[in-house]
Amino acid sequence: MIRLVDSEGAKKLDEDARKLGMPGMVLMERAALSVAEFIRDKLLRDDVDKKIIAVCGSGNNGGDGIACARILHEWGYNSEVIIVGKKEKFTNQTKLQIRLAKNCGVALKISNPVKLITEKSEFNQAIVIDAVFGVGFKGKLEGDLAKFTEYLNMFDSVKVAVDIPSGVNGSNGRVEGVAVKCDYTITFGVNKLGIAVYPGKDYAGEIIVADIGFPKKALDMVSPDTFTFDESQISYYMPERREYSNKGDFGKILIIAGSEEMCGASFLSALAAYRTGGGLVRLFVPEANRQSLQNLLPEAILTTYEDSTDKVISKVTADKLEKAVKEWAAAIVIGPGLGLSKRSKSLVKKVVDLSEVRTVIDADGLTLFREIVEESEDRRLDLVKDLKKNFILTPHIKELADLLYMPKEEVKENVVQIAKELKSCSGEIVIKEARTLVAGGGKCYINNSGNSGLAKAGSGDVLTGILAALIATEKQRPFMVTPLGVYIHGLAGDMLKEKKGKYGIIARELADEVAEVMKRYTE
Ligand SMILES: NC(=O)C1=CN([C@@H]2O[C@H](COP(=O)(O)OP(=O)(O)OC[C@H]3O[C@@H](n4cnc5c(N)ncnc54)[C@H](OP(=O)(O)O)[C@@H]3O)[C@@H](O)[C@H]2O)[C@@H](O)CC1
Ligand SMILES: [K+]
Repeated sequence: MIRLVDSEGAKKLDEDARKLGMPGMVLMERAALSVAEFIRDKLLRDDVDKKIIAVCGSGNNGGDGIACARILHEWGYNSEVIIVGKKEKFTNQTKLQIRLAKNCGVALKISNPVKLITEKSEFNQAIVIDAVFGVGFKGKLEGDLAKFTEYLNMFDSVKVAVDIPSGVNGSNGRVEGVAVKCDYTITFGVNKLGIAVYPGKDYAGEIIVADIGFPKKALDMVSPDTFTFDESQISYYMPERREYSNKGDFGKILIIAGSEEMCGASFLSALAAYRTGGGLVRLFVPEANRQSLQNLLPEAILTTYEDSTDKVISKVTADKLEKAVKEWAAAIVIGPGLGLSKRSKSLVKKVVDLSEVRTVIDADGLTLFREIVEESEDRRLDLVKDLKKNFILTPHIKELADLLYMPKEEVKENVVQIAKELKSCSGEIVIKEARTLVAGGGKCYINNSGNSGLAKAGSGDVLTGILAALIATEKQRPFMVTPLGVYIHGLAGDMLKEKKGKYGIIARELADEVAEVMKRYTE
């Protein structure tokens, strides 16, 4: 697990470190040193003539930038400092850094940002250290600083952000005005939430988390409820597959999906479940889908029904479904391609009422689930209150907006905050976005894999199959299953992008690629 902090968390970390006796200046010096070392080793090497311009604000982020320029100067590099922050806002540490830099002979000037534009300085040839704002930034970059930032972004000079790119909100990744578009971000101690999600992530470039000597005791106090993980950690969370096992040990997965017009959804979900390691998949589908599914995936067991779409399911169908849900399944998927018919609604209702195993509710299943709750005695769905512990909802933004009775734009704008609020729900919500989030069980996970090639028909169906197979096979660490599934889905997309490019990814191949992910990270 890689923990993520918001701006308040970063400030608390600072306070906790100070309470333990760690002087702020020591942390600042180490922060600056980590940026200077990165620039020296990665960007400069022996190039002592290359111009390095640290653009600094009044706060401690600016102090870091000044110290970094001083360290590079002391090593013999060609660095200078331009302070664009207001004098009256200089922090004590920043004042000390200014004094020290001047005494060490660093070229340092305090300038009006707009004046810099008219001066046509050497930004184009330089390495720019962006130390205007860090986690103390709130709201929007405006006025002269906004104009200057736009000007800076026009140059293709290499830009290195100190802690976070200036103009990005460290807590939610929002850029309300402009922000510095960086190539690298050296962030301190713990990765920041604001650069784990878009659009902030786009401004950060490559992110390096530098150890600047925060005491372990202070780091341990950083809230562990918001996290991500990366490729180096997923082997640890992968389910075990003992040699002396049979197909029943790897879980029986029941997929209730598809309709007469759409049999692909159930196929993709089932294929992904098998590619993830699921032992046995039963598809509960309309009789009309039988022939196609038998040809597409003979490995699946089929249970079919012949009820018409305009009526609730017959007793025969209801009994078959009850048996499969209560006596057979270790994990259930319901919803993909199901359609919004009366028949589908009665299928969803039956599953919602009866299921006691973990159940992934997706796509049409979510719309019908909402209608079912609306028609129930509670009338209005309160996700936090009403979600059964074993339910995993997988909405995209529009579906989540419908579930929460909120405008879509509002949900999109505030998705990180909403995920944090939903973390107290007893089931789990997978919010499918450019950076998918998982909220539930007191935790909020932000996914770090995947690319825009996954925004394609059938991609969500594949995710349901991956999740169901992991649920059915993993008994050791159930709380990590959903984040792991989301990560695997994105990683399969990333590996497929290498082969096909992000335009050409199709869901069938994505499901197949999951096998490659499982192979690579379990052997
Ligand atoms: N955490 C740690 O342990 C360590 C932290 N360190 C470093 O400290 C950084 C945090 O420093 P910080 O708290 O001084 O805040 P910072 O980001 O410099 O900005 C504050 C200034 O911005 C201003 N301002 C805000 N919004 C604005 C707007 N929209 N438009 C215009 N102005 C705006 C604000 O003005 P005010 O709101 O006060 O009016 C104030 O002047 C952190 O990111 C890291 O780099 C390291 O040294 C190592 C240890
Ligand atoms: K910055």
